[in-house]
Amino acid sequence: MSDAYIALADGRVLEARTRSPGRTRGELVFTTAYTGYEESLTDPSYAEQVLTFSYPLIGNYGVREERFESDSVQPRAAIAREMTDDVAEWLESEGVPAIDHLDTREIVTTVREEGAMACGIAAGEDATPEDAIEEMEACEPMSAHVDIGAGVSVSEPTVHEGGDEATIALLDCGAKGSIISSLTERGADVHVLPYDATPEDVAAVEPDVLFVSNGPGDPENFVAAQEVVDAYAGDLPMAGICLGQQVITSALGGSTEKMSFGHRGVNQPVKDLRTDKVVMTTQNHGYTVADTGPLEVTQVNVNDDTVEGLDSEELDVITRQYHPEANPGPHDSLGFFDEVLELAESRQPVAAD
Ligand SMILES: NC(=O)CC[C@H](N)C(=O)O
Repeated sequence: MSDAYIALADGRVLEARTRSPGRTRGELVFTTAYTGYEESLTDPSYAEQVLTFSYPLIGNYGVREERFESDSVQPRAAIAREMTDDVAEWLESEGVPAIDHLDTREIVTTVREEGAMACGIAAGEDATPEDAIEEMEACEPMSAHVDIGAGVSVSEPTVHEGGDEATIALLDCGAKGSIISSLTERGADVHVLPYDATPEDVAAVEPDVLFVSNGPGDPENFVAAQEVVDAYAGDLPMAGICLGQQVITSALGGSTEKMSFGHRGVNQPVKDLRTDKVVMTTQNHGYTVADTGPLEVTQVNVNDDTVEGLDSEELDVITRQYHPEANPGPHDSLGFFDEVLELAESRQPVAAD
């Protein structure tokens, strides 16, 4: 029995089964990851999006908090061909609508051909197709969420102790927990700062490295983070992952652009141009670097040639578009965090300009 509806911006309304009731809207995206549903559903980079799993069965190994990347479910809703009770109950307890028993291939091929699009969901006993359409029509584009960082960042500085190998100031634009633990496991103290921290807040930490995290939405809306990068360019080594790469590039004079449907999955091939080696990577992004500014491209996506890694020896910057922390995903690129620790060596903290 259909008691749920999803309205797509192209005019279609699909019927489905309610797994967690409610009405919501967001940018419709898909991930091709066949594992790691707990990590994806708690990845803050999915804020304001509706996540479709292309893999047909979601939830077959339960739900365990140890695998969460943040302390709440982040997408506005979840869609699967078949979702287990464990996942459905978890999403319902978090108040996040979920639907299954629909043709997720149709959603994936639609998004692949027409691009990420607005959608509306109405699920539960009294839900109607009109409710879903109303939600979809009220859905704003990602770029309209100008303060999206506020909902996913810490509100006060927080310290994660790892040791005296390095002191890292991490601008939390919606950081995945395993990015922080990948740094503490290597002996770094990580000072997690709010997404709107000032250059003075960063100076107070006396960091060896400034790290800009992943995060949701349009990187051009992370104005404060760009100002911090601008203030320390050339004075403090910098690293970034995903939104972090985008924010650093824009702040240094480059630019970003929205992709059609982005990269979301755990088997994106990335080639290192210095070694000619290809590794498999985990990805979750809808924007990409368009103009690299002063940074040199070190890695590219084998499928579509988009920028995957940037570097500047002069400015002491290394960034990745993909997710080296690999939760979920292949561990091929964990070495990125060793490179971040190397950046910290022999650096002395400096004051803000
Ligand atoms: N995982 C991320 O940091 C995503 C970055 C950005 N929000 C994008 O979609 O491109």
